Amino acid sequence: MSERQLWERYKKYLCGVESVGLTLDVSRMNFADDFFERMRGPMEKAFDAMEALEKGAIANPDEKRMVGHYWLRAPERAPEPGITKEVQDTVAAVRSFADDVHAGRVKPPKADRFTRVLLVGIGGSALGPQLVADALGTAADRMQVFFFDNTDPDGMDRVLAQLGDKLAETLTVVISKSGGTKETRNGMVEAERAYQQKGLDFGRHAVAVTGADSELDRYTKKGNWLKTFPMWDWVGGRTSVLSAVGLLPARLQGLDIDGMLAGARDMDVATRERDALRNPAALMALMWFHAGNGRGAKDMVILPYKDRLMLLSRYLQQLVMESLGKEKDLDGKVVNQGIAVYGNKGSTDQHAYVQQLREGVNNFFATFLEVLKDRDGASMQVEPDITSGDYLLGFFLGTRKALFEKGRESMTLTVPDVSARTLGALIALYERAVGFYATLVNINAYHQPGVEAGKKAAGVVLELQRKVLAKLREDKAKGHTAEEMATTVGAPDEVETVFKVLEHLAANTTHGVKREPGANRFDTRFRAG
Ligand SMILES: O=P(O)(O)OC[C@H]1O[C@](O)(CO)[C@@H](O)[C@@H]1O
Repeated sequence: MSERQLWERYKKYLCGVESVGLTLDVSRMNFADDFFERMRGPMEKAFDAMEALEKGAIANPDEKRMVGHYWLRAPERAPEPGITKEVQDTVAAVRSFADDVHAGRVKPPKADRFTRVLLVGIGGSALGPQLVADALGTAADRMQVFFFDNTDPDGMDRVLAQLGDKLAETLTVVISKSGGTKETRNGMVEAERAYQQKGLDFGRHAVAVTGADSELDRYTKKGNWLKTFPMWDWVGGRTSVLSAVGLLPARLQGLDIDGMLAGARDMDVATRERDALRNPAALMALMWFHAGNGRGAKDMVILPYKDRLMLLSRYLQQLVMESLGKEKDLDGKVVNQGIAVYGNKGSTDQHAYVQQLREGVNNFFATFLEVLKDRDGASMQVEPDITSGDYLLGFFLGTRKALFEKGRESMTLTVPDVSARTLGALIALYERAVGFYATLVNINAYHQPGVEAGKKAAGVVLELQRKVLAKLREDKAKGHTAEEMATTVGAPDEVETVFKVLEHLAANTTHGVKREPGANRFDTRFRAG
């Protein structure tokens, strides 16, 4: 296709949302001329399903739940007045709590003000807040935000070291919809101990966002925490960033949550349009379908040409992969659906994996994210008549062209800037595209049965560790090899797990387990010291 033909295709298919200044260009996707006609029926079904979802249908049949993230930015559209009120009350509570914190009306016992936020959460209870904090944060933020988003002890130590003496001015926000996620529980317990070690009362420094009467909710009551904000079963973790999960940390940081909500609301209005060519979420879902043949055959590479959007691919990884990566379809047929998502930021990626994108295996489609505004204010010229931002544009257009020349497909999303409004709009755009795509491939986008298997298996490992430790203590004088130990604790087939547990125990001082090298690695004897 010549550049001229591409230009004509660009003009023909460009889809824009005036209210947020966003455009989606699909001209470099090689769909056939009759593609949209062929997809008209399936897309009608997707629009119907979305309409029913927004009206409160049980759109998550396996968990028998409504799916209501769209009501978070348009509470008046919720199917029950009680939900409308809860959403409105929660946004008001977030605002007034953050205002109280900023004004020092809610203050730490041993300092004048809270100046830091430590957010403890994982998955949807961290990824959205991390994206928002990084995309919109500035040196002028009201509070600085830190994260515990894993059960990695060293990761937590590193954050605590950064906080240092400022822990006395730190408000910890524990976020867990279920209130029972172990990584988050561990982060909370570790944070609590860090406060205690500094003679600080954790409850006076802590708030939670969680479901009513969850394990976490009960813990907050026992510990007399400052406040608890609600999470509802009709909001999924990966679509919760515009609930208290994302709004509370954002408002504490001093960010424009009204702008985020308004951007999402505007995008929702635009993506209710039933003409797929004028609806960027429908168009995007159709492009995903086209690229991967409705089977996820191609990976989604997210290439934002803006440092502030670097975490977008991590955020989308959960939104897309946890939603679409499903073994069975809605009829119970094994389909193994999904779309793999990865990416970092342009033009940095040019110096990392773009080599493979252009010349290696053609198993992806790219989504370029172009941001028109370079920075606040004018730029210096790094060469006559050329700025750093001009280079960024040059590299984006150059890479896109180079990929196209080699038959690599791409879409381009263009936004005027990285602001609360555009970020809210981008989030809403992808949420709805995921919903549409799920109907196109007939799967439930709103559950995550696959995650449970790993959680259960981890529980079995920890149970085994308890037995191993008990046995080591009982047989203090006598060391055990992994083989002996596995048999002794009645799990001979789990010998590899036992071996890994013993190696880990001996590598750390906590449990006092020592290793005595044998003739080879597997003859190593482990003993309680
Ligand atoms: O908010 P919670 O309940 O702690 O869950 C955290 C994350 O864990 C998951 O359930 C997956 O295990 C995600 O869907 C969710 O975002």
